[in-house]
Amino acid sequence: MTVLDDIIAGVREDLEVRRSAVPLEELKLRAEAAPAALDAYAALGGTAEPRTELKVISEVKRKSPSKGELASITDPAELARRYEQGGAAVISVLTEQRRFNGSLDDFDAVRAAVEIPLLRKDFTVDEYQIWEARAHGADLVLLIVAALDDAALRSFLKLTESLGMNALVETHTAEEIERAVAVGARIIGVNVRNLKTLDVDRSVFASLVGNIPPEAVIVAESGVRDADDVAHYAAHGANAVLVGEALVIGNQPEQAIADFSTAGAAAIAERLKG
Ligand SMILES: O=P(O)(O)OC[C@@H](O)[C@@H](O)c1c[nH]c2ccccc12
Repeated sequence: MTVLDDIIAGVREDLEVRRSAVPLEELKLRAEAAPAALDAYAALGGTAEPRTELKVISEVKRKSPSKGELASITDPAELARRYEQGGAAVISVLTEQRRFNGSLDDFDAVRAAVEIPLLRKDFTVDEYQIWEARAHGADLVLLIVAALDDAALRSFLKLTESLGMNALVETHTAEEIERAVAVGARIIGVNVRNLKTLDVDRSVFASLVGNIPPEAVIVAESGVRDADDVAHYAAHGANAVLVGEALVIGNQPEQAIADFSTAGAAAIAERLKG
């Protein structure tokens, strides 16, 4: 059993508890009553021609299976406000409980505090979670290709888009990118952390990015320690980076986001020249 399998088993159990508390029919009513989703594809620069900016997706992340406790984050809304003020394009809120110590309560607190698009970051394995994301005001959901077969990936993406949201479709291999492209993913993430082993290998991004078509927004996920790492991803074609640990362990997230944006834009300018 891989780490991913183990996490998903827990996610399914927790999901059944919520499903018995709030049936899908009730959730659908809540989703219909929620304000319309914001355009995360545009917020990530997808419509810009050329894409000259490096967008930062800033993550509210307390804990992870690879690193254990990262930060207590007693006030996720306050952290999210700092991310927004620092210039984050999107905020990611982990809602997985067992391994990441996240929750939908965290998500709600952040939703009430900021106006930029929000990613409900969880291991999506059931349509219920997509309705739930929308009911809580999410603009984006995470679809991890390694966790889904083609039929599920296709139907989850379709449902997500039919609810006005976007999906960040996460990949880690050339084959997963091919599957993401085949179902029509418009925002494709390359996670340099292998979710089956938790190993981080930053070189994975540069080796795989060439497989992603130019219409897709390309997100480099994980392993950003500093502005140099952002410049590296941007130089190889990232339009956005997803950053958790570096922002939650530092005490100047606004400054870090500004530095990442500047370093990324400079690397993109170089790439567009050459
Ligand atoms: O903390 P980091 O190394 O900056 O990584 C952030 C993000 O990429 C990572 O949290 C992540 C990427 N994909 C995921 C899927 C599930 C849970 C977490 C993740």
